[in-house]
Amino acid sequence: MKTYVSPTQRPDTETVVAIGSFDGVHLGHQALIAQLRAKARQYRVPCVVYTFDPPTRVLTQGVEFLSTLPEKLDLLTRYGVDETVAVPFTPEFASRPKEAFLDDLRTLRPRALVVGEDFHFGRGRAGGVVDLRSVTPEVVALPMHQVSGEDIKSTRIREYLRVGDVDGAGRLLGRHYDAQGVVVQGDQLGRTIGWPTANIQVPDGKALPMGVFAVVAIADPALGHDGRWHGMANVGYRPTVNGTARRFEVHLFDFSGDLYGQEIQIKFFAHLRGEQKFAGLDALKAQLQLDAEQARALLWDVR
Ligand SMILES: Cc1cc2nc3c(=O)[nH]c(=O)nc-3n(C[C@H](O)[C@H](O)[C@H](O)COP(=O)(O)O)c2cc1C
Ligand SMILES: Nc1ncnc2c1ncn2[C@@H]1O[C@H](COP(=O)(O)OP(=O)(O)O)[C@@H](O)[C@H]1O
Repeated sequence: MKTYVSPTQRPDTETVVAIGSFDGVHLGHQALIAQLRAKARQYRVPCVVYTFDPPTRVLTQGVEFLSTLPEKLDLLTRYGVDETVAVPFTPEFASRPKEAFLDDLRTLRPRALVVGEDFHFGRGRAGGVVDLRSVTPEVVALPMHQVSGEDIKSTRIREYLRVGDVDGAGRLLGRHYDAQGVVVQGDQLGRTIGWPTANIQVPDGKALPMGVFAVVAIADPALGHDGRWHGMANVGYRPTVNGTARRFEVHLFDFSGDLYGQEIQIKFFAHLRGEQKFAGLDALKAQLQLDAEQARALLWDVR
């Protein structure tokens, strides 16, 4: 998939364009992309996603994002998008009048536009679906997509993650929620209780589910096991050892070796429990044994 940071960068040819933050590229976004691809086939032009980095709500409401830009681009490629224009969403960009946004859009020469029916743009969110019709008469405004009667929204997915409900998040995403990062040094306590845990550093602002989870880790195949390991992860503050900062730690089953500096992706499969304060390391150790048994049982038929 080709990627541009400004609409003026792409070649001067006709397109079809979907516009939005696409944070998480959830089932609603996937439905939008399906419509976009149908239009692209109809007009025999490339399908383009016009998106904002970071997602608009990160700037306007200070919330965490579900997908980093590389994750988003990866997902858009996977769902069949030909090109992405990812413009830096700065306070200046957000405060431009709606006409400036429409002018940018015209340079993409869209035959058709595909948006969610609640899409707004420009200073004060003054622009809407009606304004888009000045760019092309063919504006497809899709109603809010639902699964089992529930609206599919990035906000809802963030709420699920906050309480550790990775099932709920996964239902709206159409896949397991995941996060990737590099393994850094921790307090080297894990190995002393028989459960070494890789501390994963994710990009600032990346949303993580809170609690203890059964996970699948995707690592460098050179580490063995085809690069896929089952494991258990904790996202929390480690009250047992009086931790203060949020940590993301994972223990990989049947792995031994060094992971420092490795890039690892973690897929969250099931919520085991909330994080607790134990009386001491022995009590934590006993609980980790139970967590491991439960995680192994949940993952036994997962590749
Ligand atoms: C599956 C799992 C569950 C955990 N659950 C808790 C918990 O409930 N409470 C807690 O204080 N720490 C919990 N921890 C974090 C441990 O405190 C942490 O791994 C240990 O302090 C070692 O930290 P280190 O890797 O920085 O040495 C958990 C860790 C894992 C891997
Ligand atoms: N099964 C395993 N799961 C996770 N990390 C492991 C495992 N076996 C060895 N390690 C290594 O040990 C480190 C974790 O040991 P630990 O004592 O918890 O140290 P730290 O506090 O630095 O994370 C990991 O970063 C990794 O390099």
